[in-house]
Amino acid sequence: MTSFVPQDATSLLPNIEAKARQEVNEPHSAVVRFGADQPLRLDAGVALPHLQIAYQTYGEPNAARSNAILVCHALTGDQHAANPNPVTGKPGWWETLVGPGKPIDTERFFVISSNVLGGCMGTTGPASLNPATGRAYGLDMPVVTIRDMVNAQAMLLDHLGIEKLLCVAGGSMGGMQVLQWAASYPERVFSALPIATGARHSAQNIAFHEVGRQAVMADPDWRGGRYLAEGVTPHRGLAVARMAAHITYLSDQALHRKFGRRLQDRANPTFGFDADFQVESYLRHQGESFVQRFDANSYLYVTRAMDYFDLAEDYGGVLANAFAGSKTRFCLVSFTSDWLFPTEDSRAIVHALNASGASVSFAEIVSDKGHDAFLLEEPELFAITRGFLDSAARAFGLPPGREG
Ligand SMILES: CC(=O)SCCNC(=O)CCNC(=O)[C@H](O)C(C)(C)COP(=O)(O)OP(=O)(O)OC[C@H]1O[C@@H](n2cnc3c(N)ncnc32)[C@H](O)[C@@H]1OP(=O)(O)O
Ligand SMILES: N[C@@H](CCO)C(=O)O
Repeated sequence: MTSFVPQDATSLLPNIEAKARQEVNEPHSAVVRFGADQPLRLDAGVALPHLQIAYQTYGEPNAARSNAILVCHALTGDQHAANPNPVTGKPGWWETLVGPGKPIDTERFFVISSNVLGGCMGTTGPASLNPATGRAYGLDMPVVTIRDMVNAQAMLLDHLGIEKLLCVAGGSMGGMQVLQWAASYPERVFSALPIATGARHSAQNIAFHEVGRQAVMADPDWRGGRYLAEGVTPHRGLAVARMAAHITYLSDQALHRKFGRRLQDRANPTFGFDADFQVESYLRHQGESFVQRFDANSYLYVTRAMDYFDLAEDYGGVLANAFAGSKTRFCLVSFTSDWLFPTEDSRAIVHALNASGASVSFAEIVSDKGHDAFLLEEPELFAITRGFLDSAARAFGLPPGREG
């Protein structure tokens, strides 16, 4: 297992790089590099001759390497699913679900988590060094798609000697990757757990992303995407983008429950434009903390990848065709208060899977936490995940788990 080294980025992400360097001795952290002899062909019609993928693993592969689960992160996640994030110091994004004895039990399963193509935590993205110019790619990085991300992950699995995944799981953009895996590599996916996701990005969701991108690009420090070379960062635009996006990850009920109309550290309104309301202060905090961990150009690329996702389009406009003949076992999960990927989106996938004759179960979880409920304490999600994986593992020939 190689040690983690930061990506070949230039100076944009000093915070991220410095923290990543502290991680050199972290077990199960690694990068793999693919050279010009293994180019990644992209949907944009070009090939990436050099590709780096940063990943984490948890647990150990069994002798047959048949206990592997790939977990796919959402928009701004990274490989640190179940270990403290070296940049933020916060728990991994799925520590609720992944770990010893947890629903994705690392005492039983070998769990792989990688930073997506286009990301900024070690996998090749717009802040990476462009070997053709010796400078960061910036907007010279080809636009990437969910399928490109999945194809890069397939190269990682080949590198790790994993022929077939017991399961691929993820929420939101991670769920799109799950669906793409099942469509592109049905023979490599024994079971699939797409959560809070859809088979295509809706017009409303594209619209939200466009607002965020415009906020980034309107920041004078964005400099046409060349801010790295010019030694500045478009923090203000990126923070506004995150503030707007963050609202969509929650729900009206959740914001009401958390903040209502309460004022922030004051008894009366100021009759000015300071953060009078707690919810304003909260959003500002979310924006400010986000820019400490994320690259603005990466934000453009990953949002674009989600926008372009329309699985049916690649299969003659019929979603069921994407899963024709599939032997993969699916379990879909949605949340009642998710207005980014409402339950109808999951139902449409269930209908397509039924039409294609695939094995599918579906659960709609009652929650007021909104879209990002999949990242939070949701006992029903934990129970569904545990039960689905246990049944898949048995069917795949693995010995029973500790409760089996
Ligand atoms: C699948 C993936 O890959 S995801 C990877 C990306 N990670 C994320 O998106 C996680 C970031 N997102 C979040 O944290 C989302 O808010 C959620 C919905 C997932 C988490 O929700 P919760 O755990 O309930 O956290 P909550 O929304 O209350 O936010 C807590 C933060 O707000 C801050 N906060 C709360 N109230 C206020 C306030 N009035 N003023 C300022 N800050 C406030 C807290 O101090 C805390 O800050 P910290 O995170 O820096 O410690
Ligand atoms: N909050 C998620 C996006 C929506 O699930 C993230 O930042 O990755």
